[in-house]
Amino acid sequence: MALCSAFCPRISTNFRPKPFSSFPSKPLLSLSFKVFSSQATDASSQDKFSGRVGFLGLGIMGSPMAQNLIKAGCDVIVWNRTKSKCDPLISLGAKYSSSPEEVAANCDVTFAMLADPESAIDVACGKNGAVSGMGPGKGYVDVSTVDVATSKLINEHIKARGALFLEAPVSGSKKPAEDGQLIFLTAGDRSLYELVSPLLDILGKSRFYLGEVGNGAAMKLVVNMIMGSMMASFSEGILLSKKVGLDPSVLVEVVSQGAISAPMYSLKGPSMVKSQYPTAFPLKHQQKDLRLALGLAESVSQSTPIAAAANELYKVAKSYGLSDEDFSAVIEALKAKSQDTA
Ligand SMILES: NC(=O)C1=CN([C@@H]2O[C@H](COP(=O)(O)OP(=O)(O)OC[C@H]3O[C@@H](n4cnc5c(N)ncnc54)[C@H](OP(=O)(O)O)[C@@H]3O)[C@@H](O)[C@H]2O)C=CC1
Ligand SMILES: O=CC(=O)O
Repeated sequence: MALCSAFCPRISTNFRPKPFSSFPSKPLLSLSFKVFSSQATDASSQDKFSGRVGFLGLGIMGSPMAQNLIKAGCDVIVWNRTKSKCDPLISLGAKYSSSPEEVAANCDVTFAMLADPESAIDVACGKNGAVSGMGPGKGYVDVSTVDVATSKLINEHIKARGALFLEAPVSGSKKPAEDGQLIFLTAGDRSLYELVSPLLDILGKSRFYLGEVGNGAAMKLVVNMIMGSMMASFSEGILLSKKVGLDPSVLVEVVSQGAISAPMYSLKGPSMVKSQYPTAFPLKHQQKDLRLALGLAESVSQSTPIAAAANELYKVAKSYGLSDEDFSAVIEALKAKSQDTA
């Protein structure tokens, strides 16, 4: 089986990193650390990550993730294309560097949470990109949602500098990011995975190690392909219920009590009924993920007609200016469609 899965449930709720002042400045891989043990139950028997952490990309997801690292006592250096987004984190104690290269040069491990394949490649491999600041003893953890080819490309560039690479896209949205409840889908250098596990456990509730680079990206795309189709189908149901004279709020309640119940429906349904779409997961990113998932399916000649239809709907929603709304705004594309054909 290509995807060798080792599920490691969250075991650390009481991880206490060293205070800022005691962080050593020597390279990460020469720091002593114990491998995070699934048997460990108390703080004394758990690993502590005591290196300096870089964070590139402070959008909806990156900001709360960096914030949680700072609040846990990590020594964090941030960078974002739009510098003003660094300010709240600097107020919390983060340091700032003026380029991804500088962050990577000054940190033991650098995380990146970027919009899409293009920005992930640019921030890693472009001019003054993180790759230029990497070297032996350092690690790069890309938590953005990208395709397999992008992840492999970044891996190659990082490896060429003698550093380690882990892809670690996340399942879970704005609130799970704020609450440290993300699910990490990791693949790549196992030693880096083990080293940063205490950090992943600050940020998330569980982590999967899936083997070679590309498997994490592929898993994330499959999950989000399902999610995008579910949301499109839910939208059709809400509109159909309304059109036949039912109360869509009651539909949301009925769905929440049955076998097709999903937290996503209970979370988004009530606001969708009110035509409100406060952004947690931008619609443009969901369409990007469907596009990339369709590419993944194409690469293995897998038929995905439901995802293809859903992708078309998100494209329509984008053409109506809904890119930055929450992905649940895809329902508006159906409303517009029914008006167009009325
Ligand atoms: N929101 C969610 O619920 C989830 C999102 N994801 C994935 O996480 C990633 C980030 O999502 P999210 O935080 O919501 O997205 P946002 O759109 O809020 O943030 C995107 C980040 O990428 C940066 N960026 C975009 N283009 C470039 C570029 N050309 N060069 C440098 N930086 C760039 C932005 O910088 P700037 O501030 O300057 O625009 C910003 O920091 C995406 O891959 C998404 O699919 C995964 C799980 C959940
Ligand atoms: O990628 C989005 C998510 O909610 O997970």
